[in-house]
Amino acid sequence: MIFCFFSPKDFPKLKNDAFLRACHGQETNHVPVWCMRQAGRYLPEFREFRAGKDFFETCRSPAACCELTLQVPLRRFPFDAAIIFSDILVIPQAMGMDVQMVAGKGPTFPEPLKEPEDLLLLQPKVDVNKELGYVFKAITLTRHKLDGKVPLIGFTGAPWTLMAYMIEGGGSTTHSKAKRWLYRHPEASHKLLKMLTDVIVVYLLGQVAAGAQALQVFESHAGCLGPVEFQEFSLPYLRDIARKVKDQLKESGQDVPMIVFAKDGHYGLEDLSQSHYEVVGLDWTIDPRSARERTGGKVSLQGNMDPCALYAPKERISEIVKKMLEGFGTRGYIANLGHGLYPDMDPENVGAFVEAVHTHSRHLNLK
Ligand SMILES: Cc1c2[nH]c(c1CCC(=O)O)Cc1[nH]c(c(CCC(=O)O)c1C)Cc1[nH]c(c(CCC(=O)O)c1C)Cc1[nH]c(c(C)c1CCC(=O)O)C2
Repeated sequence: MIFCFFSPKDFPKLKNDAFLRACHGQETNHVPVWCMRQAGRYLPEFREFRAGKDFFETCRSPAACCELTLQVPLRRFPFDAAIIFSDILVIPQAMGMDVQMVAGKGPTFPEPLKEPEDLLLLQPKVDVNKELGYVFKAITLTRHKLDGKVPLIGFTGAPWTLMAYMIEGGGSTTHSKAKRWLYRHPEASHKLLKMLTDVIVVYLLGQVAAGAQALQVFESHAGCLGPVEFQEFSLPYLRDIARKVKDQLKESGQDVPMIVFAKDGHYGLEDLSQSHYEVVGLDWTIDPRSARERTGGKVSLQGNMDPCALYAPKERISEIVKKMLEGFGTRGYIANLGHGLYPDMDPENVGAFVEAVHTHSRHLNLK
């Protein structure tokens, strides 16, 4: 097995640090850009590689994860960062739950959590190295194979988003089963959120030890909470994760930027900008200038073109990108979409998006 020959040290020197500099609010020649779900089904080479293979089997193969991660920034587009191919639902699996990826349906838990007693079925002490060591191996291998071209981002789902999946048993429009817990079983909800937080902290630290150069926390289901529930059931755990990870990293003299992306959590923007994350990711419902005002220069911002704008002709994409860059400014900014790419998107238009970010931002920087 190839990855056995790679250890998490002596990594190749980083050649393009624009993404890391932007995370820290430092000047860059161009605005760095990457896309959520950049390794994905919109690419023919991705579909070909994934064909006939089980999704989570693929996630458990470091060589496969490495290949899928590298397909994008190394071979297709001049992205300024790579994100490791994996999934947020590997954590519920590590805690003892069965999760399958069902074609046409998405992630499915055959036995979701129903009542607070079901928490007893979860592993009380997760051995993260044993259960998720395959992700760490994938990160180490990929960081070596990237050869310093761009930095490698590790990631996790946030506690509320994972809790929602574990109770809903899959995707949902209302999240009413999971929200029922918040209103009916607040104590059990906090217990589960705390269990998840503990695993997530160890998991993120393991990713850094394996070679991740930045970390993104996905609170994809922030939008179904209101401001009050967000304050109680999401924000404290997001803060806890950043603080604990940073405290540990500081002890070993490491500085790894963290990004929080709370989709549709516009009501929480001020709070998120004061939650120990260097970068706040934004979905497309937030106006760039107002996001800058509301976050008061405390953080870098990432986002937020409507993914559907990629259905527009290339010239229109270029105009939309120019406006977005003018709104955010070129400093302390990482261009991205407001959520992941969809499978029917044209790779050529993704290329046009990347090129527009690089070209327009270089121009704006010369002004
Ligand atoms: C909610 C969530 C999941 N997974 C993830 C999130 C958070 C981000 C978000 O809000 O979208 C995170 C994720 N999933 C994947 C990545 C890899 C890195 C990247 O962004 O390129 C990342 C960062 C690969 C993947 N994860 C998945 C795919 C597509 C399935 C495949 O490759 O067969 C990929 C590339 C599957 C997945 N996994 C999940 C869903 C909803 C789906 C789509 C199901 C469907 O549309 O059928 C859970």
